[in-house]
Amino acid sequence: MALPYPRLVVSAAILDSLEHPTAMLCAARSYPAEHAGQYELPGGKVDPGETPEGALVRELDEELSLAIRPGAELRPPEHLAIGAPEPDPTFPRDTAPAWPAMHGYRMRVWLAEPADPHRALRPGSAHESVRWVPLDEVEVLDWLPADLPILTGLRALLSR
Ligand SMILES: Nc1nc2c([nH]c(=O)n2[C@H]2C[C@H](O)[C@@H](COP(=O)(O)OP(=O)(O)OP(=O)(O)O)O2)c(=O)[nH]1
Repeated sequence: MALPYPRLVVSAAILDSLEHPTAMLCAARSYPAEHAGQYELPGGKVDPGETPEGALVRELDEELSLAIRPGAELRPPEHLAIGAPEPDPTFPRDTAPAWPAMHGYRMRVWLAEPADPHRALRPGSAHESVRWVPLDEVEVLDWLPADLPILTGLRALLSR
C-alpha cells in the first residue's frame, strides 16, 4: 500500500574521525545506469518495523560490511526540510525533518566514524568504488544532484 508521505532513506557521512575529521568515505553507485558512477552517502531505505538508526546500521553492514559509531545528525535547513510524518507505528522514531532525495524520497543523514578504523573496506555490489577522500576534495566529485545541499551543510558544520 502506498504511504501517505515520502519513504525515508537514511545515510551516513562517514568521516575518518568524528573528533578530528580529515577525510570522508565516498561511495560511487553501481546502479541504476543513469546514476552509475555518481557518488552518494552510503545508506538506503528504511524497512517497515525498523528505526532510522537501525536501518542505517543494517544498510552499512549490507553494503560495506562496515560497523560505525554514529555522531550527530546533519539536519536540513528549514527552507529545504521535509517535515516528519505523523507518528506511524510501522516506522518507529521517524520523527525528524529530512532532506529531499531523488525519486521523491526523503533522507536523514548522520555523521559517523568506523567502529574499527583499521578494518579494510569491503564494498559490495551496490557501489562501483568506495574510497577515502580528503575533505577539501569531496565536493569536486560527481555527486547525485540531490546530495549537493547536504554537502554544503556538511562543510558548514565541519568548519564550525
Ligand atoms: N543511499 C543513498 N540514497 C540516496 C542518496 N541521495 C539520494 O537522492 N538518494 C536516493 C537514491 C534512491 O532513489 C534512494 C535510496 O535508494 P538506495 O538504492 O540507496 O536504497 P536501498 O539500498 O534500500 O536499495 P534497493 O535495495 O531498494 O535497491 O535515495 C544518498 O546520498 N545515499
